[in-house]
Amino acid sequence: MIEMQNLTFGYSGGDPLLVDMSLSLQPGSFHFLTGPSGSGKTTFLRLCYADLLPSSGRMTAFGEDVTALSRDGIAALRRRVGVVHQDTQFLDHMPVAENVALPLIVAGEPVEMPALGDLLNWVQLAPLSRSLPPSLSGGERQRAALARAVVMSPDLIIADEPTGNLDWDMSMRLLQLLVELNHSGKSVLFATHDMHLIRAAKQHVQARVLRIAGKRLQLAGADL
Ligand SMILES: Nc1ncnc2c1ncn2[C@@H]1O[C@H](COP(=O)(O)OP(=O)(O)OP(=O)(O)O)[C@@H](O)[C@H]1O
Repeated sequence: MIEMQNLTFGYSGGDPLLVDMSLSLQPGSFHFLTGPSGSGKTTFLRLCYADLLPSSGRMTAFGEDVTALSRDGIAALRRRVGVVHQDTQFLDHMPVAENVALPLIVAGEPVEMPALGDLLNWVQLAPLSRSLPPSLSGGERQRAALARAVVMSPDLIIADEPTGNLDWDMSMRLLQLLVELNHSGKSVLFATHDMHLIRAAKQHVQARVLRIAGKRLQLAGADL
């Protein structure tokens, strides 16, 4: 679904931050993305959903060359990729349920109440569906962000350090939700520093580990 060949990226004409990256992200796969702080994980994820475009090299997303996408093409791509951002942002004056449904509302699609209720149940936020985002805990915010990321039924879910501020139990709960999504056929790309989490995940899902080191993307061996 995402194919990169010899991709290089640098911010606004500066020195390349990421060089010569090649990757084939298959449907139904689960990848962790790791690497030191500042190595370019968020940048790499932004390239994957065409929020940034490569400086050179070739990249296709769902068979389309990302550098040739029209505005509508980019919008269509974004609908197929659900993103959980590092810093979850919500509209604080809107209840959780409306925040989760927002991508549907923005896209002019109907909000089916039973489906939205099921989604909130799945992330165990149904009792808080009328609460306002500032009253949520860190784990509840991340679960709401995950629900919002999957409300459009994307094929690929990208999560950027979603467990960064969570304790172990809450991290495992979020991981379990991503594993369930993967078992239902979705591809998952999950950036994290947490090697304990990666080790724990490997008992539940067949995951590969991508690592950014020295500006390059490596597919790590099975010993991680
Ligand atoms: N919009 C931008 N313009 C210029 N430089 C940027 C921009 N965004 C990020 N950078 C720089 O690119 C480098 C990589 O940043 P990025 O956020 O991708 O790393 P990261 O691996 O996700 O880091 P962390 O683990 O700390 O979140 C950093 O040096 C950062 O300062």
